[in-house]
Parts: sequence; C-alpha cells; structure tokens
Amino acid sequence: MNKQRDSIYAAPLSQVSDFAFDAQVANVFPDMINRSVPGYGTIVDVIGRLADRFAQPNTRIYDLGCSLGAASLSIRQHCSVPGVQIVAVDNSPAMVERCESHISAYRGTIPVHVQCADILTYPLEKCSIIVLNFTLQFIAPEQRDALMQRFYDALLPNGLLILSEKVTHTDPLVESTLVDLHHEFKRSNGYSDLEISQKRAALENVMRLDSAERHIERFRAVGFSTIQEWYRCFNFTSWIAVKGAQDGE
Ligand SMILES: Nc1ncnc2c1ncn2[C@@H]1O[C@H](C[S@+](CC[C@H]([NH3+])C(=O)[O-])CC(=O)[O-])[C@@H](O)[C@H]1O
Ligand SMILES: O=C(O)C(=O)Cc1ccccc1
Repeated sequence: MNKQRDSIYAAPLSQVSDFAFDAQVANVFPDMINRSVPGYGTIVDVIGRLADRFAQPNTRIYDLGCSLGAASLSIRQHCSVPGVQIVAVDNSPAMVERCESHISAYRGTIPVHVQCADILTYPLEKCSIIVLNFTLQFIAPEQRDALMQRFYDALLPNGLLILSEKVTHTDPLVESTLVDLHHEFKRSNGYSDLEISQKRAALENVMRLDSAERHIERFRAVGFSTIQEWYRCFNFTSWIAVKGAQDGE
C-alpha cells in the first residue's frame, strides 16, 4: 500500500493538464512528496513534537489538507496530552479514502476523524492547534486572508498554527538560486528534467505561491503576535504562529 513510485510526468505529454489530487496522485503521493519537498520527513516529525508541546487537554487539533494523514499520524505518535482528538480534512475523495485506511493501519490512542470537505467552508470548532502542511498554497490567493482570519478566530488562547509553504522571493538572484537548488534536489531524487518541467507546468495555475513577507504580513493582520519560521530549506518553509494568552474567549 502506498509504495508506488511516482512516474506521472515521466513520459512526454502532448498537453499538460492542471495538477489535481486525483487517484493517480494519491496512489504515489508518499513517494512524490518525499522526492519533491526537501525535509518533508523532518517537518512531519516535528509537527508531532510541536503538538505535544502546544496541545491543550481535551481539545481538538485540525490537520487541514491532510492528504494521507502523515501529520495526523505524527501527532498521534508524539502527543501525550490527555483527551485530544484530531480532525483531518481534505477535499480530495481519493486522498480521504486512502487516508482512512492509512490511519487505521497504525495503532494509537488519539482518535482521528477524517472528513472529506472543503476547508473554505468547513465549520471549525474551538481548537488548540491547526496544521496546514503545504495546503494554503493550493487555496485561491484572494481567499487566503479571510481563511486565515477564520483559523485565528477558531484557536483558543495560546493556540498554535503550523503553516508550511513553498514560497517565492522578490530578489531575482535569490529566486533563481533557490528554485534551481530545489530542481537539483529533485534530480538527485531521480526525477528527469522532463518530469520536473512537466510537473512545474501542471502546477502553474493550481499552486500560486506567496512570498515569505506576504505570509508574515497575513499572520500579523489576523492577530498573531508570536510568529517564528522554524524550518527552511531552499524555497520550502514552515512557521509557527501562536495566539496570545489574552486573545479570544
Ligand atoms: N480547499 C481545500 N479543502 C481541503 N483540502 C484541500 C483543499 N485544497 C487542497 N486541498 C488538499 O491539500 C492537500 C495538499 S498536499 C498536503 C500534504 C499533507 N498535509 C501532508 O502533511 O502530507 C501538499 C502537496 O501536495 O504539496 C491535498 O491533499 C489537497 O487535496
Ligand atoms: O513537486 C514540486 O515541485 C513541488 O513544488 C512540491 C509538490 C509536492 C507534491 C505535490 C505538489 C507539489
């Protein structure tokens, strides 16, 4: 299960259609994301460790855009705070179906509820942690500010948001260097130049990236006061943002 190698963009395509989280992608997803995102395993592991530090007893943790549930499984592995439950949400039926079997294949005491829903409309209850591990980049840019405000509002005082994203840079030298280093990383993981360029074309309309500055500005605008980038490799980054102890009910 889920051990298949990603060769989706290996053969020349006469027309590259927009990237979609369909069954073909879901079947190869662990291989695809591990060979495409530098430090993905570390990021997932640390999400679990952060959850152990920031989860509040008897509260919810949301894993939004959960794919196959890697972050949820890491939280279940590392978090020993009593009474927490995880709600894992994704709008791809192919991902959700495989996420459910993936999660039930591992034992754990924390309940994980997997929901097939769009995070733009999914109603959030009060929670101590929200994880968006490479999900916001797939949301239409014009929706991101309002969505982030909803996340902030759903967090309890001292609540934690973990946001991982691929980002762009305004300095052209920095941008071209980091993009090139990322492509070199993909080549070293066995992707050909054709695979890299066809996937890049497929993602162009679907994955629209903000700069790190834009993300930080958005964190501030919705109300977060503690904001820290805790991971960075090339153009891949992850932040923690914490809601103040006095904020919210
Ligand atoms: N509007 C939406 N509502 C719900 N889900 C969505 C939406 N838009 C996209 N998705 C889902 O967000 C996920 C993004 S992958 C996350 C990896 C995971 N977090 C991991 O820790 O392995 C990142 C990547 O592939 O680079 C996909 O499963 C989409 O179906
Ligand atoms: O593959 C890439 O080039 C990426 O930027 C990361 C990625 C990983 C998995 C699905 C979509 C994008």
